[in-house]
Amino acid sequence: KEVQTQQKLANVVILATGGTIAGAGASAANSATYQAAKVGIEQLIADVPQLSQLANVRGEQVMQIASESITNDNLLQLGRRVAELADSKDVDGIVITHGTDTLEETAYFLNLVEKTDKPIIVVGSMRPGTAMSADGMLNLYNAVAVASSKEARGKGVLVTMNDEIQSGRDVSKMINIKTEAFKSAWGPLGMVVEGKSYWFRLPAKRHTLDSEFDIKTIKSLPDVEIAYSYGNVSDTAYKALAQSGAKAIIHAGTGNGAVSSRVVPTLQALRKDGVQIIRSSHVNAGGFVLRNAEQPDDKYDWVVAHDLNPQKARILAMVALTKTNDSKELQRMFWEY
Ligand SMILES: NC(=O)C[C@H](N)C(=O)O
Repeated sequence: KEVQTQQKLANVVILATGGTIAGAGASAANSATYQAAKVGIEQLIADVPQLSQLANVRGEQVMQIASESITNDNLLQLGRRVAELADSKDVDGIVITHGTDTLEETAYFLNLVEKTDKPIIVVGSMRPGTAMSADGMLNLYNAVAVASSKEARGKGVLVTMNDEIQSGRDVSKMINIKTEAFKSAWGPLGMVVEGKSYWFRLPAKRHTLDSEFDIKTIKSLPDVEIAYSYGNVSDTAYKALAQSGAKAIIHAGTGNGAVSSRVVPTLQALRKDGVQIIRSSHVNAGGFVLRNAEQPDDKYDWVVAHDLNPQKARILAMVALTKTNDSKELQRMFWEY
């Protein structure tokens, strides 16, 4: 009977990359003071024995780093491993444990480039496993629950934090000290409670199987940088980034992605030199940048990031630039993804 139950369970691979979910502090009272990326995947799995009731779980340590230090090479390495596993007949779902600082970037990247309808869940925690009320165990349990469910197929890359199922495209780390850190301007897709998922809505943007991007054809990612805007901003950062070789600059603008009058001439000149200028907004609860609102994008040949925050706009710009350097094509991609 036990053998029969085992066969019915989905096969889920957990790819571990580090972060606070693998963090350790000096005492149980250290919820914010600790070292990230210390605990290995075998220990993380052993800490949640209930995982074996959800799926046949095995782990792989892909890297062991705090996510603020993730590089484009790390993204490509992880993306390629995810694709190999997704192609494997004996893998039904993939979970990626990840630091929360750049979790939204990795989740969006995978959402764009993985050609599979198998569930891919990115998960982290806000407190290390050594802390009182650590959130990593439940977040991981929920991730494996969603990864092993048939209903999660074809919904793009997902994030399970704080009992919510979020779209990897929309979700963002909104606060750094609470366990309810991850929010989306457009709301979660569902909830996961006691190992069961409850769905309420679907992603509308192109992703995974419906995406024109494929990790298998991406050799490297171009240099795309972000410049932050504020009162009294100068053009120093924009010029320096272009000089260091940025193919595109994400303008992390105020409000509607507005550009200071001191910066406009520099961005016009950089565009003439071939640098793509992409206007986004750094407002906290979710930006919404429209073409020719605030600035004449048609005239200047700039692109708008629409609702993508600056760090997500960087991800899409890098992936898009592997296919085209045509600003109209880039704008199409920013509407569709
Ligand atoms: N909560 C966390 O995971 C934060 C950590 N700095 C990381 O991103 O790896």
